[in-house]
Amino acid sequence: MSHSREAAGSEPEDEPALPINELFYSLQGEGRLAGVPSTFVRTSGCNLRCWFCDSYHTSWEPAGDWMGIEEVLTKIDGRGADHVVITGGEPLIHDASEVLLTRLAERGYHTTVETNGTVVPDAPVDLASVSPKLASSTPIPEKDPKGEGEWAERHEARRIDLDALATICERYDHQLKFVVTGPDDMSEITDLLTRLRERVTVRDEDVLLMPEGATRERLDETRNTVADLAMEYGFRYTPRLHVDLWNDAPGT
Ligand SMILES: C[S@@+](CC[C@H](N)C(=O)[O-])C[C@H]1O[C@@H](n2cnc3c(N)ncnc32)[C@H](O)[C@@H]1O
Ligand SMILES: Nc1nc2[nH]cc(C(=O)O)c2c(=O)[nH]1
Ligand code: SF4
Ligand SMILES: [Mg+2]
Repeated sequence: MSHSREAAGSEPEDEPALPINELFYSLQGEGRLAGVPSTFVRTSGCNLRCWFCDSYHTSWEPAGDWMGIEEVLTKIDGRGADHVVITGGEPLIHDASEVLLTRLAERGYHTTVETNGTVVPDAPVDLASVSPKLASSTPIPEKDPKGEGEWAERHEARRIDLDALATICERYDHQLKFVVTGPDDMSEITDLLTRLRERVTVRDEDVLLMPEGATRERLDETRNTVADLAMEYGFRYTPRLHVDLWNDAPGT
């Protein structure tokens, strides 16, 4: 697989494996299931580079260790939660995420996949938690956390794949969770929904506005504006409970 450089050690050849950045137990902080105790599996590596990415060590500087699927399952079983959240980075760039999802379904877990919506999974998923990336996420030179905008063009070209989004919404119970930086993001959201709704049903209650902010300090600046926008447009607001509770601590 082409992502082996993104994790320490080498990819095992004898069983499906994932580059794991962290595996932890927390409360689901975002979306329809906010507040539900869940085990999180965070894979490393992403096909996008949002300037605001709150998981820098899965995207801008991917880090993690390869772990066989059996070992991941053992760790998940050990946590004792019914709900499992597969996230990243972008978990669906790894074929082994599909193996993990299949095995989790066989064991009776409820699975949520946190995805940017550019890759269609071929596996059982209970909730596709899709966060399509808006123009305001693009790492232009002034916002690039690492370089001087080297990723802007690739990010811009990849961030919306309407076919992939429509297929995910058609196949899976879904929520569309937009990261909102301010009122200027809204026309892009409504335009995207118009195009998507020509192909598939997306209910307003499954459209969520989430304030941009990896820290409490930043959320203090964004959350009320985003709450007002949710009321104005009739979409749902989602908090970032984990940031309210634990700020930007790893493993939360
Ligand atoms: C780190 S991403 C991993 C999953 C996938 N790559 C994606 O973007 O959906 C997990 C969630 O955090 C959101 N996110 C990342 N950085 C954020 C920030 N600074 N403020 C608000 N949400 C953020 C993403 O939009 C996504 O919903
Ligand atoms: N508590 C908590 N809830 C989350 N929901 C989605 C997360 C993610 O990073 O995908 C996340 C996370 O990182 N922590
Ligand atoms: S798509 Fe997700 S993981 Fe990738 S850079 Fe954006 S927020 Fe981070
Ligand atoms: Mg997170």
